[in-house]
Amino acid sequence: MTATVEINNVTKRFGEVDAVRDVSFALPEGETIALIGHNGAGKTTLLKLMLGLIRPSSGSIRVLGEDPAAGEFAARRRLGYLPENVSFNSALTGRETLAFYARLKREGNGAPAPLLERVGLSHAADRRVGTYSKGMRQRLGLAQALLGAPRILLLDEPTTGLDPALRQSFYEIIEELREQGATVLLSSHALTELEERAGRVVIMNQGAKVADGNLDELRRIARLPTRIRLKVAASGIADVESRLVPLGDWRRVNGHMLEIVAASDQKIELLRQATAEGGHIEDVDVAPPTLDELYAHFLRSQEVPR
Ligand SMILES: Nc1ncnc2c1ncn2[C@@H]1O[C@H](COP(=O)(O)OP(=O)(O)OP(=O)(O)O)[C@@H](O)[C@H]1O
Repeated sequence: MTATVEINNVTKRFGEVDAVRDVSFALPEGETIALIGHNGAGKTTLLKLMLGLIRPSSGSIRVLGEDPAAGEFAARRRLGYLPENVSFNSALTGRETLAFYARLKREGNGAPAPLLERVGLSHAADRRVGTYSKGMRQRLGLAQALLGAPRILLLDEPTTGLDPALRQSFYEIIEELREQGATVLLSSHALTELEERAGRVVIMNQGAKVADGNLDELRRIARLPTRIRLKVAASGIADVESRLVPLGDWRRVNGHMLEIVAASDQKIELLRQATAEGGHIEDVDVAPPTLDELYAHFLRSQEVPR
């Protein structure tokens, strides 16, 4: 694994506040990582540290092998950043805005057109940004972050203001970049949509990292139960219940539905018992703990699995 970002024992203090407290992690190439946490957890501070906009109070950071807070941070051109609140000069057109950022990144004049096309803004390229909807401004922000084929994308709440169709095309663009080897770090509160998209999740709480791993790892560590719903023929529900009685936690949802709450190492045995000499089970729905539930668990327990 080649790490594009390495954060070692980093603390960032603002006066009395430890915005980030002794945090370490490495981000590899070709991975999408979700950075999640309540308001004030330290997510934006971590992004700013990676961008070199602020310096750590202690600890060290390497981005593409360099110190981002050093005077000559050549790797900056290979970093794409979408801030939480994008604001552009409303008098410029989309094309002019992107041309301005392209010059800052020393990209050629040819850069804006394909990016505007990619984020679906070609039709509005020559309209002033002041006339753009929130979703259009957000897409222009993404186009700006994509300038220069970045090896690292730092995206702060990137899907705010995007409707479901735009969210989908946003994630398709991100996935393409990831497949080409980019590191994509998404800071977000939108846990449900991240669940399917992030290969790895870093959970922050009050400046500290409280969990770090892929969903399967976090589920294993959290040991939260899986919910199994069985649709049972009405004539067989009593029989299935009698088989479940010795096995643990279950409840009847309605006349033809039972819900079993199973520890992850128990679920296969429970299913086997419930469906033995079957005929009664018409459907099975297995719901492992969601990212929402894992997040709540780690905030409560403050475990550090890595
Ligand atoms: N420049 C600053 N001066 C003083 N305190 C700061 C500064 N920047 C951040 N903080 C404090 O550091 C803590 C972490 O803030 P940060 O913006 O990193 O959180 P966040 O996780 O990004 O929150 P949100 O989800 O609200 O964006 C907060 O308590 C915040 O008030």
